[in-house]
Amino acid sequence: MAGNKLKSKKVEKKSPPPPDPGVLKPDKEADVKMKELVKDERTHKVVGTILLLLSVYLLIAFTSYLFTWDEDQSLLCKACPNILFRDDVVVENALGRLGAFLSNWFFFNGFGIASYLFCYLFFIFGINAIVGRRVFRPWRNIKYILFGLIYISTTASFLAHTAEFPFGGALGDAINHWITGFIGKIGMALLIFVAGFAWVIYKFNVDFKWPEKKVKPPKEKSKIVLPQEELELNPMLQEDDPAGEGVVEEMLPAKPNKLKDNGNIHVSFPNQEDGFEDGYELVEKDQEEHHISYVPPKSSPHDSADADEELPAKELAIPPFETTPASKAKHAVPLDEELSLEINPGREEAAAAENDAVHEELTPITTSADPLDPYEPTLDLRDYKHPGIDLLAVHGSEKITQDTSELEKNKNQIIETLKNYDIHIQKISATVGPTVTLYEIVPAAGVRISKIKNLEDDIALSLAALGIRIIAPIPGKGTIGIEVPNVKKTIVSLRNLIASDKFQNSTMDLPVAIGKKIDNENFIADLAKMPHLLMAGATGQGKSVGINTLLVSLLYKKHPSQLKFILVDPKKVELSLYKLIEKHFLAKLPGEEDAIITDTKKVIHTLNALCIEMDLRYDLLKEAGTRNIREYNNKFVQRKLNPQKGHRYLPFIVLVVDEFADLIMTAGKEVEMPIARLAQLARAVGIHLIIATQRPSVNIITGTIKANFPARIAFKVSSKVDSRTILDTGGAEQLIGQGDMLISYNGELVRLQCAFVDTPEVEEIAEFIGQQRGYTDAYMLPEYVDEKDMESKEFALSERDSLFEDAARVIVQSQQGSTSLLQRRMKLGYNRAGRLMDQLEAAGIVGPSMGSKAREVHVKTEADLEEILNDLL
Ligand SMILES: Nc1ncnc2c1ncn2[C@@H]1O[C@H](COP(=O)(O)OP(=O)(O)OP(=O)(O)O)[C@@H](O)[C@H]1O
Repeated sequence: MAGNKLKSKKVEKKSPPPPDPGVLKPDKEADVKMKELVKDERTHKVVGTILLLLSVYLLIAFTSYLFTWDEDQSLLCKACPNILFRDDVVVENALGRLGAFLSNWFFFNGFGIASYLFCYLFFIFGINAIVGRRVFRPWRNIKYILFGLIYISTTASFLAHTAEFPFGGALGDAINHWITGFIGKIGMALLIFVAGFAWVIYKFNVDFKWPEKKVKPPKEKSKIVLPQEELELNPMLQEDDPAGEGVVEEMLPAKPNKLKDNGNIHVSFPNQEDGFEDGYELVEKDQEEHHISYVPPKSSPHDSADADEELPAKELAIPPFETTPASKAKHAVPLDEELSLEINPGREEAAAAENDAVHEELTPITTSADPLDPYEPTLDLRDYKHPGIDLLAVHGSEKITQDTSELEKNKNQIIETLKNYDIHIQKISATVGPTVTLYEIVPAAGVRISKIKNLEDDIALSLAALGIRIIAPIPGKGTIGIEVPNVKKTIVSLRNLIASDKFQNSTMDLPVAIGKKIDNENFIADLAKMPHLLMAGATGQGKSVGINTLLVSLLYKKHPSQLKFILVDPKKVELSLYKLIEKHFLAKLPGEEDAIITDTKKVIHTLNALCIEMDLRYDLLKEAGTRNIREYNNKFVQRKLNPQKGHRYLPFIVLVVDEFADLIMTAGKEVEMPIARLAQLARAVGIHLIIATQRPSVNIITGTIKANFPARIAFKVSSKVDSRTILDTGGAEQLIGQGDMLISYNGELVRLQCAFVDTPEVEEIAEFIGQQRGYTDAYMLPEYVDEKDMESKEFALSERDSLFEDAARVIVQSQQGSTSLLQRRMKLGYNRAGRLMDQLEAAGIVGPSMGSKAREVHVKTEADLEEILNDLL
């Protein structure tokens, strides 16, 4: 009990005295209210308005003082300091006694005419407070105002020391008096001059250039990249950038520039890859001043993967390109000249080479009786002509237009927004692309990248722009990218991509011109290396155009003997245009009327037939001892493979499915399984898939499908979840539509503007190809018979095929129970070979089907077989 007492006493002692609500609460509330009041936006606006009023009041009072100072000053002296409260004193100042008093105080007792700077001071603070953000930079302006007060008042006092009017005010007079006494009048004059000059240098970073010998730039590069005017304007460019790379960051450090770290902007308008425009840049020396100067545009950069396609330097040394009016170019000139018109600035040589290349492909190789001559697959259609570039149109103006004021505005807003969150940046540069501008930021040391990433929404809000995307950091660059959509977008015409050297000189198996990167580099990839492509995007965002772009690129590059398409179009209208090229470029099931597949049942059959084609091709590759279609075709062309043994030249097959979701909904696994199988295995035998869908949900793009489609394209999708499904990351929901896309390829995510090709152009191209002599029919896929149908049939031995015995001998001799072997050796369709195999199984010659493996052969010798056959008779 005693212990308890003690305890309770202790507790009592320790516990704080009961709060006195009467005393504490009101204080806290007052504190909170005060804070709220200070933070309140309305308070800021009221304070801002008062400051603006004060600024205007002082301006009027000061100006009035200039005319009335004489009369008022004498009154002020007499009545001073009580003039403010003396009703009997009548002053001349337009703003009464207060105006006269303040003006006198500022001018006479203070700073003379420099007092006007106070009007400016109140004005900028007033505006900042009303607008709610730092329209004017307070500290920078305070610095200028302080300097101005001292400099202007001193200078005015020095220059007008005999005048009665207080030009320099008490401050100016005092400084002037002291310095003049110290260094004399001449010294004072020099000091004023030097100080003024120093300020001008500091503010405008005046460039003192001693006329110097022009260094002759390397001929080739300068001709392409530097406009002549700019060379004369700024010879430094030649020295800083002899390689013509147009990298501003490399040029600027040559001039020490203190302000450079203070939010400079470098804007480069990268070259339109094929030379339709020269790039230029805007270099800001200070946040308030900038100048625009031309910089050399990048000379057609190439993907590392395509480095081998880079033109030799000689070809680059060609005079600048002249842009030809698109309409003229389109109709007035035939193919060859036309190509030369559209190709990279001053690349006539390259163009000539390119046209030669085109000719090479077109010129039939003379038929030779010598069987040792390499086989030429294009000979079947030796007169086939590739579509000309004139069938493609130029859409809109090819010039990338970007308002410098828009760039400035965005830059300032980015800097401001980041600054509001205490993120300081060292440098900001902008690259203007066809759809978006990439602002690249180098943050100040110690700024965490995740912090910027987290501000994505705030920056988007402050820029009031849709489609903003933050890349933190830009891989391999160590900078942070902010992509902001351009107010004015540029359409990227497929024509320019097709005409580019990169495409024309490409040695890729299946080159596809997809679009332009943000730096205007053409994005041309090899579908054969992708090796399959998954495309998704909400309706109306550019999927169909994207598919047409891919198909048309391939049609421009390939001969009908080298490529076949299988087109699956559940929507029935998107791909119907390609019907015209059925006998040249399409593949279909035997006995089918329409080569464009619209019916789900037929899709299943076609996919399975394609799987059989794949298996057959693998058999051929195996027999030829080759690992892929390239090696196989090379061997075949060199006549090392015997056509009598079933060998043939294998064209690439590209399966295109427009609207995959629809197929999965109606056929589910029956479609998913063959697609997954093809995606896993078909690459080596030259079968590639392009699958598009509007609905990139997980039940459509399943794990199995996704795992086998490493290359993925996302147009704008409706949600982040969809973006994740297709790209494994967000971002596609922030695209701006109309062909704006993200491509995930080779482990990189790249934003592109998809090349645009319109339906009438596709129609013209299809007509151009369709009207030429083609094969007698479309490319025939192997026959496919539904296994379920096969199983239900019972073969009576009496109904044996007439080739039964021959088939049995082939199987026993080779000891391989393979249907495709029967097909090849006996030149049979899949159906008949399959039926024969079933009959052989029923006769006990081979075992049951083992999926993709060959059946077991039960009869080991020909003698045994003959015995069995005799028994069967
Ligand atoms: N690359 C592009 N450049 C410019 N505009 C484009 C581009 N791609 C698409 N567009 C514009 O967007 C419109 C819709 O494009 P498209 O028909 O390809 O959409 P979609 O995604 O296939 O729609 P849906 O799924 O309904 O068929 C086009 O008519 C065109 O005006």
